[in-house]
Amino acid sequence: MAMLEISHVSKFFGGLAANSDVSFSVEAGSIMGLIGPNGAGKTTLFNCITGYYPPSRGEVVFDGRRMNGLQPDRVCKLGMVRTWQKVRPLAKLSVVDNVMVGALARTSSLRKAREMAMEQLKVVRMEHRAAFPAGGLPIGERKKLEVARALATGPKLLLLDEVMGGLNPAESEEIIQLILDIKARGLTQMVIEHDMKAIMRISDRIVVLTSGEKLTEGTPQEVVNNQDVIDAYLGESHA
Ligand SMILES: Nc1ncnc2c1ncn2[C@@H]1O[C@H](COP(=O)(O)OP(=O)(O)OP(=O)(O)O)[C@@H](O)[C@H]1O
Repeated sequence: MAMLEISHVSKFFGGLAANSDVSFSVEAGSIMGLIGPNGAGKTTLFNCITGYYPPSRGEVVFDGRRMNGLQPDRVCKLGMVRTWQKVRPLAKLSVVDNVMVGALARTSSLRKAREMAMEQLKVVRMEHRAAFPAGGLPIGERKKLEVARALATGPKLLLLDEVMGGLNPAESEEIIQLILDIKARGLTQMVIEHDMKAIMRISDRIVVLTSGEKLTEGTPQEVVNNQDVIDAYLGESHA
């Protein structure tokens, strides 16, 4: 069953088509990788899916429900949440308080929100950091905090925007394991990532965007052997 169906989505900024007639679906419980060169429209598509931008054309259907026109907080309550490439935790608040902000999308009880936040800090292996001020965390832990905050909203579909960006190999490996753990818990995920080796390892399928359009879609093996992808994407990143 498709958890997410994107049909003919376009997003225009003035004369620029940041997304142009993009269609694909994401199966429940799977990981869909989203790749493409800088400026290909990946982040814009995440924004169209999660309500930060209304698509100019096309339709986003999540869990059988049309999402066009819904605001991000409503989308989040319905079970779809994204992380941000540039992580900006509430610096003066503790780590657990930051995660509670996510949990408060599900409950108005502070006690319950704290419990839910601690649960997600365990998932990202940061419970020992609960009382630490979020502003003092190194980048690797900021990224995990961002994932914990998103998980605390209780999503069915989690969209991760370059969660490995700026991390060292050991930190990236930890995130890969975390994404696979999240999959094992039954969540559906969409992942934007520039690291091809990582995206190949975690994705069930991959969509490739270039200049706002879908270039191709397939299994990691199909995508990596596709000559158009090699020319448009791998060619650039290995130049
Ligand atoms: N709010 C906006 N207003 C105008 N143009 C925008 C806006 N957001 C994105 N764009 C443009 O849309 C195009 C797609 O940008 P987008 O950030 O979605 O690409 P991306 O694939 O996520 O890139 P990157 O890999 O560098 O993060 C770019 O040309 C960008 O300059």
